Amino acid sequence: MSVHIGAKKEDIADKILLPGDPLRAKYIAEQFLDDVFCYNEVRGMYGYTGTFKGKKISVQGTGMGVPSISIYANELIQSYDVQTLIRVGTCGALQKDVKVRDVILASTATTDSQMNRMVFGGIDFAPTADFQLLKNAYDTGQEKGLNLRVGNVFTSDSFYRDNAIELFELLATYNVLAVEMETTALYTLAAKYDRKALSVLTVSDHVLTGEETSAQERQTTFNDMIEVALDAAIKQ
Ligand SMILES: O=P(O)(O)O[C@H]1O[C@H](CO)[C@@H](O)[C@H]1O
Ligand SMILES: O=c1cc[nH]c(=O)[nH]1
Repeated sequence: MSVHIGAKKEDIADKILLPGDPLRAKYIAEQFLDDVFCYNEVRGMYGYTGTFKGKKISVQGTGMGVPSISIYANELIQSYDVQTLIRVGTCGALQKDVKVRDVILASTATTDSQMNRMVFGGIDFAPTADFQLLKNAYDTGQEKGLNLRVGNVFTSDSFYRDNAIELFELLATYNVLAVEMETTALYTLAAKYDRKALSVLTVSDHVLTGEETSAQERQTTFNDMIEVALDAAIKQ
């Protein structure tokens, strides 16, 4: 057991999917995995282990934001020795040609989080995805005929902010594709502990145009993202 995860060490696979929403973890476990059991209910942050195409894999909710995913990633790495961590999240598009329902592979993450500044002092560390995982996910997306985008995302400490449009337009100028709230922390911790990490993100809304997906459309697109992430994980 760790502080926030009530599992035995052998209960968690060395490959894990990390949705922000614990109910997305439940959905993934029930819809995509075989021989599933729930290993964590602490704080309602569900965690499950099962098999996908015969390979053992886990899925764990992380909550929202850098502090929350940092707790789960730290414990999964240090207490459970997880090697491959793939975030399966939602994001808001910042570019006109990034559409709702698109799936984004985050190659890196820009951030306003103070976490890395506290660690690195005056240096701005550049968090990056694991190349092989990114390639696996991209290849899977191509095979499925998906409109995958690869690039920089903005990991924000705020979902609501006063100067949102000005900041988002500036970031869009610098070719940042989308905004979400966790990737920089996941990639930085993976670098620290020599683990493999990737964020696969579904565009749930467009922050500049206000376009949104319907509940049914989100479900279908989530399935594309989940299949890409599961296939990338087991190709490792
Ligand atoms: O859908 P998830 O994975 O939670 O990701 C996005 O949704 C939450 C905000 O609504 C933030 O966690 C953001 O990163
Ligand atoms: O606009 C959005 C959508 C999803 N997640 C975010 O953090 N922002």
